[in-house]
Amino acid sequence: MAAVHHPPNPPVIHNFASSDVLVENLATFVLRAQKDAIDKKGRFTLAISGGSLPKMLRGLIGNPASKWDKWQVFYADERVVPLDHPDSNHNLCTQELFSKVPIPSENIHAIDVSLLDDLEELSDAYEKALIGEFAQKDAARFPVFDLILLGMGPDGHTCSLFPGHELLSEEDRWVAYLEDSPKPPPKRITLTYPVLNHAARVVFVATGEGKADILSQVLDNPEAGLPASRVKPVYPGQVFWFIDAAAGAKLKETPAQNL
Ligand SMILES: O=C(O)[C@H](O)[C@@H](O)[C@H](O)[C@H](O)COP(=O)(O)O
Repeated sequence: MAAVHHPPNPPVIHNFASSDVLVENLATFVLRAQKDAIDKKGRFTLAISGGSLPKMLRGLIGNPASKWDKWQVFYADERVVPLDHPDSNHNLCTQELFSKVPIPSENIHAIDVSLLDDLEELSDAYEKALIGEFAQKDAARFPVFDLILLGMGPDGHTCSLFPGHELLSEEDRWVAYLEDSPKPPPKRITLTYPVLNHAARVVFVATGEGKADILSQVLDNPEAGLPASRVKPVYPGQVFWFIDAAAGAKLKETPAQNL
C-alpha cells in the first residue's frame, strides 16, 4: 500500500492571561508528555534551549509527578563555551532547574568541553551522543524527541537557526555548528530542522510585549519563512505555542485556549 502523506498539523496556540498561568500549564503539559513517553517506551527524551525558557520550567520543581530518572535531556542549541561560563545554556539550565530537582547528572547531555577548540569535532561528538540515544534504541533515520522546548528571538530565530543563515537548508546532519551567530556568543552548535521536524511535540514559549511583533509575523505570515515558522514536524508531530496575552497582542486571532 502506498504511504499516505499527511500535511503537517497547524500550530496549536495556548494563550494565557499571564506568564505565571503559562508556567503552571507548561508544567502540566510537560508531565502529560512525560507520562505518554514513559508508558510507551520507558523513557522521556527532551531537548531544551536557553534564553528565558529554563525559568519557565519552574512549575516542575518539587513536583512529585516528575520522573526525573527517566528524563534524557539534550540541548536544542548550545554556546561553545566552558560549562560553567555565564553564556552556557547548560549552566543556565543547571541554575534554573537541574540543580533544584533530583535528575541524575548522566541523564543530562552536555557538550564535550575537551573539544571546545574544534567546532566540527564538538558538533560531531554531540551528534554521536544523540545517535547513541536514538538511532541505536529506535533505529530511525532522524531522532524522534518526545518533546523539544524552544524560545524565539526578536528576529524570529529559534535554536541557533538565524534568518538567512545557510544552516536553514541543512537536510542531513542532526547537529550543526556555526561561528557567525548574530546573537553573541558567535560559536554555537544547534539541532537542525530534520531533528526539529521529526519531534513528536515542539513547544515554543514566548512571553512579553517584546515578542508581539515577531510573533504576529511568524504565526500570521508563515510564508515569509522566518526560522520559527519553519518548524513544522511531520505528521503526527505537533507544534504548540505557549504565549501570554502581551506576546499575543498583535495576532489576528488570539484564542484563549487552555489545555
Ligand atoms: O541559546 C540561545 O540563544 C537560545 O536557545 C535562543 O534560541 C533563545 O531561545 C532565543 O533567543 C529566545 O531567547 P529569549 O527566550 O531569552 O527571548
